[in-house]
Amino acid sequence: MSVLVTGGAGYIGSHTVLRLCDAGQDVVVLDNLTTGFDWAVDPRAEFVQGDVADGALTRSLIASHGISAIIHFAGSIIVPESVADPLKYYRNNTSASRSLIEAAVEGGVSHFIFSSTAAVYGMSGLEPVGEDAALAPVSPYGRSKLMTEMMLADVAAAHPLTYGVLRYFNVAGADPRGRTGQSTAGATHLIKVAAEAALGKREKVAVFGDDFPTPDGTGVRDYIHVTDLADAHALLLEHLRDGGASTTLNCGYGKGASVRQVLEAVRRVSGVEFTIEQGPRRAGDPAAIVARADRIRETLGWVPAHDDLDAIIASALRWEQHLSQRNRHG
Ligand SMILES: NC(=O)c1ccc[n+]([C@@H]2O[C@H](COP(=O)([O-])OP(=O)(O)OC[C@H]3O[C@@H](n4cnc5c(N)ncnc54)[C@H](O)[C@@H]3O)[C@@H](O)[C@H]2O)c1
Ligand SMILES: O=c1ccn([C@@H]2O[C@H](COP(=O)(O)OP(=O)(O)O[C@H]3O[C@H](CO)[C@@H](O)[C@H](O)[C@H]3O)[C@@H](O)[C@H]2O)c(=O)[nH]1
Repeated sequence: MSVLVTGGAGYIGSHTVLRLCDAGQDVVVLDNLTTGFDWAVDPRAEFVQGDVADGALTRSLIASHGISAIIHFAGSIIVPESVADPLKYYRNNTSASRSLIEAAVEGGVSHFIFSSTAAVYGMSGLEPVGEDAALAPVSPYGRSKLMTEMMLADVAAAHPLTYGVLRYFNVAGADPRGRTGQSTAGATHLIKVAAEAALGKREKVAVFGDDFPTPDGTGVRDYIHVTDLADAHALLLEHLRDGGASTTLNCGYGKGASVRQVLEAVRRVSGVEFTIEQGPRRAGDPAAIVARADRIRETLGWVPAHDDLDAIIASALRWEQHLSQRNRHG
């Protein structure tokens, strides 16, 4: 009944590993530490440093640890980078996932949970987007993830494996108990960037575009607290283990916040008037993307506990302070 968590040393993976270990599960983490940190892995889990594309390694881990389920977070995650270097994304998100899915099938793994993204929807607009909406990703990142979704559906139709695809909207915040958080060096995510500015680690924050068809002209996103997202993974695993059908679920709260609103909230919560500068649009950015979020509640009984932008920001700021202290003390 062990669970293999790929990318468990990363931001969302490390929160989910905590959640699984808190529930007493046996967890094996596989991570190559390109963007993750070994110290972020809960010591109750076993950590293996390696690449998900290494079929010999994943086959041997599945066999030696009796892996019955895989939660696959490992991947490359930056939308504009995928526009500049698409082959990196097709290699690390699509091709590496293919290799892992093959090892799962060969090893008789029963359940597979995959980290997908709201970016599969493309230009959905301000109306909340449901799971059955047209899939038209506008970035190589979104396409690299959609291809993996399609592979999983085909594989599950041909082999005895059930899967869950979770399409995350914009993930932010940190473990309320301060055990882990977003630690990525050179992060590009808005709330992380703004938290760094509030703590004086950056001089300013640029607003990427103010001419989008949104109420204040800046990009609108549906920000979800990482701890609620970790809960969704635990519930989905339970659903699949209880014989539940394969499913694809949006992970968001169903409401949007604009870049301006987020930056104002970070200023208010931190009490720091960091500099905000207007800049041009960034490549690959849709104007708005907000989840229709009823299916996940109905399927999993998921009830978010942290659905509040100020609380998300406060936890991100607390983690950013923790990182500063950590760096000061080596
Ligand atoms: N952060 C978000 O807002 C967001 C939104 C939608 C989807 N996602 C998806 O969630 C997943 C996790 O994202 P995150 O924000 O935690 O990013 P992250 O960069 O913190 O975590 C990714 C982890 O995967 C590891 N990794 C990358 N390639 C690997 C490989 N080939 N083999 C082994 N390990 C590898 C990295 O070292 C890192 O620890 C990704 O698949 C991402 O696409 C994230
Ligand atoms: O310094 C910054 C950083 C971001 N933004 C804007 O803020 C919004 C959010 O951007 P960001 O935090 O970089 O997230 P996204 O580009 O929306 O992508 C995230 O959210 C997607 C789901 O919606 C995931 O698939 C991706 O992995 C994840 O990086 C966008 O409008 C950006 O243009 C700025 O204006 N300035």
